[in-house]
Amino acid sequence: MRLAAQAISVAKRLSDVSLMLEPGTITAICGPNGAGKSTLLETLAGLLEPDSGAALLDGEPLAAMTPRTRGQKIGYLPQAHEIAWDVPVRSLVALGRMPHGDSDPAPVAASLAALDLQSFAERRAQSLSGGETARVLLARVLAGEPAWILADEPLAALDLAHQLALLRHLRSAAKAGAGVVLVLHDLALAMNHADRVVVLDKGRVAADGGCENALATEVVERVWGVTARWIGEPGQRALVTF
Ligand SMILES: Nc1ncnc2c1ncn2[C@@H]1O[C@H](COP(=O)(O)OP(=O)(O)OP(=O)(O)O)[C@@H](O)[C@H]1O
Repeated sequence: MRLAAQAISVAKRLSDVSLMLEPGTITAICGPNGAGKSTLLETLAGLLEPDSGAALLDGEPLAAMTPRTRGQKIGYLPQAHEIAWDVPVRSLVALGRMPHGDSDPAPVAASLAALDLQSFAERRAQSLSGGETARVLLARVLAGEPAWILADEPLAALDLAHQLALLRHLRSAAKAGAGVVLVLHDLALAMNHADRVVVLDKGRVAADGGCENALATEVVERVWGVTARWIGEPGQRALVTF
């Protein structure tokens, strides 16, 4: 099931963005503040309709699908981590089953386990810390077992151990055939964990490809205006800035 953005322009926030995203892989979207990363993710989730071009899932425009059909196929985690309902964590995570019209306990339990949330299952959702809240909202996305997982800065509030556990989980989801698209500010996480990086700058694609090329120091300097050098081996790189 391929997800594509075809020559998309969105309200002057994105211009001429064309991407074909492959299932079974992790794609990172990187770029400076205001570059259009969240706008692109919302467009790929079918939540923002482009002024020109189209977002397509297996060739079918997302705009032509019902929200329920879209929700069965695409799980979306927005950047703002807010919980409006003070319900138990397990009930909140079970809302991820809504597009399927069931409350199947197996995927709910699996996603609670994947995010290390079993001991929080009966806690009121609004009593959680920022990082715990972020994990609960991601568990809700995973409970829907979507073919595509689109997450805006899913790692930002997580401690190191939970970041790595989540990345391992997303890698196994990708190995099982899911498409994973993550907005990431941490370029080292993108470099070490993504298969492909799309760099946005001022609403346009500035680089797109394998991590070593798309995040080459020349790109980091041109797009972020920062002089930097990658050290370490592929897969274990760190970015040193000057
Ligand atoms: N609802 C909106 N109305 C008007 N402009 C908007 C709206 N949402 C975002 N923008 C603008 O569109 C541009 C892209 O925003 P977007 O949130 O996609 O950037 P981003 O790359 O995700 O940024 P950040 O790293 O700061 O989260 C920014 O200049 C932003 O100010």
